[in-house]
Amino acid sequence: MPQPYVLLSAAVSLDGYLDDTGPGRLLLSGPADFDRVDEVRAGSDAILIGAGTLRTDNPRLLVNSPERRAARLAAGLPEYPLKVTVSASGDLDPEARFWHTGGEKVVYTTDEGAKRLTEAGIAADVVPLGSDLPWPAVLAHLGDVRGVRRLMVEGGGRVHTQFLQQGLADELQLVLAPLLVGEPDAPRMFGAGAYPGGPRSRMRLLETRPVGDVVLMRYVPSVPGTGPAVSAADRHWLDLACALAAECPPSETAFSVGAVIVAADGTELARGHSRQAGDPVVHAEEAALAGLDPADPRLSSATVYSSLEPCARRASRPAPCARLILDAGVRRVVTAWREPDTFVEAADGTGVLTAKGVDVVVLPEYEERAKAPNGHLLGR
Ligand SMILES: NC(=O)C1=CN([C@@H]2O[C@H](COP(=O)(O)OP(=O)(O)OC[C@H]3O[C@@H](n4cnc5c(N)ncnc54)[C@H](OP(=O)(O)O)[C@@H]3O)[C@@H](O)[C@H]2O)C=CC1
Ligand SMILES: Nc1c(N[C@@H]2O[C@H](COP(=O)(O)O)[C@@H](O)[C@H]2O)[nH]c(=O)[nH]c1=O
Repeated sequence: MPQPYVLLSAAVSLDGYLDDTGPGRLLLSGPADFDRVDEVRAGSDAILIGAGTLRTDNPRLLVNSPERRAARLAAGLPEYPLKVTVSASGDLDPEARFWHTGGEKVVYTTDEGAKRLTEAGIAADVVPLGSDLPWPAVLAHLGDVRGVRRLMVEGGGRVHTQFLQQGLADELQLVLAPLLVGEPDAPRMFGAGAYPGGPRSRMRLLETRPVGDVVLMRYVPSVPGTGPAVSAADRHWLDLACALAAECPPSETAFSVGAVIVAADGTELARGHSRQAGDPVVHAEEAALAGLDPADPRLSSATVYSSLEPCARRASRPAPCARLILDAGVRRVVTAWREPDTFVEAADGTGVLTAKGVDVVVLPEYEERAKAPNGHLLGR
């Protein structure tokens, strides 16, 4: 099963705080924004919070709108998304509202934490994951065992920080509220530590939207994974490559393919698609590489995203794309779809690249999207 799409959601003050130090939680969102959050919840399979937020806020984490709950039921979904929390210590109050409202609940914990939670009689599925709690194991369990496709993470700061630092967040929905907390001990949105690509890396802005007196900002991470390790940004860039494939002029004799080249800091260097700019035979990777200076020092640490694996042989031009990629010094390729024998036999561009030590990562969950503009060539 593919990993869930991870959406981080939070409201933050102008000075970067999630809450104040006083009793009770600070409402940073206004009524219109809480309604927007309710809509995002209703569109999620699961909502996750850290144990710190559970202890401090004592939240219910419900879908409050009866219409949205009815729509979920009509769509064959449970009335409420699964509620998820994470606690290494297992030090959670069995009387907290989290356990006694809404639908199903699951708590990921350590072996020690599981003993404590079971003894306390916690009303939830308690899942021990060993001596510590690696997030990839939590996400894999949510995807494989719980069938979660879309996970909304509603804090707090320590949980958000780990998701971003580990390259596991697909999207950040951050609301900026027009107030100042001014308390140095109040919880901050993001903690210290290394973030992918370092401070010079910029996320990609998807949207800004005023919601009452707050502003919603939607960002996606941009920094590619390293070697065979996949980051959430890899999925976004491959998704863009697939979108570019859909823009190709149609052909009966060649595939429609999209490609993007991204530097190690997440900067988009070039993009291309098949038959770009009226060239009837140009390939996507070839078109993208042609837009760059071959001596560009960023190429050696860049990633090429291509909806179809780079070609190993071709009739129309002397050098296949796998060769062009090797010549450019690129060491990492992410693709959605291994090339079928439709136009050339044994079109194993992946083999050509890996034989020279290039990491080729295939993300099969994008295969259908890569094939979509090529249905007429695949007998569909
Ligand atoms: N404005 C907003 O939108 C939001 C604000 N908030 C605010 O944030 C504050 C809480 O944030 P914060 O204190 O950072 O707490 P978190 O909610 O991030 O929870 C941290 C706790 O989660 C558990 N945990 C986190 N990561 C791991 C891991 N990798 N392995 C095991 N356990 C883990 C630990 O629990 P344990 O200690 O049990 O081991 C840890 O103490 C509150 O003041 C709340 O009001 C929260 C959400 C949204
Ligand atoms: N304070 C704050 C948020 N806090 C989040 O909302 C949770 C409580 O939800 P509920 O159980 O429905 O009351 C809380 O635990 C935390 O995750 N969210 C936001 O969008 N904006 C805000 O200003």
